[in-house]
Amino acid sequence: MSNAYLSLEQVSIEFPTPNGPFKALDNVNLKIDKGEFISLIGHSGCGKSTVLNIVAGLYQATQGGVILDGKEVNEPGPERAVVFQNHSLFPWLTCYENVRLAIDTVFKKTMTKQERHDWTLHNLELVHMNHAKNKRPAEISGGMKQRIGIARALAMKPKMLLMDEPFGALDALTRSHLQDSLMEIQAELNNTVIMITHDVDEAVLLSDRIVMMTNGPAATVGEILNIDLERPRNRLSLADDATYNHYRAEVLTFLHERHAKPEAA
Ligand SMILES: Nc1ncnc2c1ncn2[C@@H]1O[C@H](COP(=O)(O)OP(=O)(O)OP(=O)(O)O)[C@@H](O)[C@H]1O
Repeated sequence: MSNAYLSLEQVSIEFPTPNGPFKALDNVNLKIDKGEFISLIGHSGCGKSTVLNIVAGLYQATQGGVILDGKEVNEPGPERAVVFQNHSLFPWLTCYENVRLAIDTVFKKTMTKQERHDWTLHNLELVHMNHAKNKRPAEISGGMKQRIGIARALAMKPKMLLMDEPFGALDALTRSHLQDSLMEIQAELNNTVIMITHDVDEAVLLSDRIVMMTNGPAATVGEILNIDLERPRNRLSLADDATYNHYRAEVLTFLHERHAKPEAA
């Protein structure tokens, strides 16, 4: 057995459809070390969310499986926190209550009430959202909602943070602020992360490795690119950095030449 922290082993999945089974993923193999930040990139519909849903335990692989920290993943669990593109906060709860609810669910037996309160405030602080703790989701911006979603996920102290295009719905400026915050948080907490993105710059800026997927059906891991750039990373200085631009070009070439969508080729 492998000793990677997270291991996807020969994962394939078929979905039943009216026209017969549809094989979305075929023989996906991926090993991730503790503390690694991995981006999944690939054309729309190739199967990125399906990979994430299998790791989250929301989908069961038809063949193969997922092992996290020595245990097989068969169902969802708080040790794998998911952040979606469309923030899934409870609209009737305040920001504080949204984070607190997750903490109460996970740590009811192991933390006192005071500790859970302090931990809620700590996580709101981490994403710079203490000022809005008493506001409800409808009263804050999309970027702020995403910050609360991230705080809620981190507050559960998950083994894996799974992010499905977490900044996809945000404007470019808000997006870059959140990317910088995520890098700061990452430097402090060293989470193990899988993030789906369509944004090549985001993938290169944030990742230790970029996993590039082939087109579906029967998609799989095409190539994996190691991003050997020192941290902390600064977007402005990297804009002129030859290595950064080389990585960027590698991903673009994979997506638009080696694995161009048939209709775009
Ligand atoms: N529950 C399901 N039932 C049937 N087919 C599905 C199901 N979930 C996903 N698929 C199919 O599997 C393929 C992969 O879908 P998936 O959502 O994982 O792609 P993706 O790479 O995340 O796409 P996007 O970038 O557009 O979000 C698609 O062809 C999709 O139609």
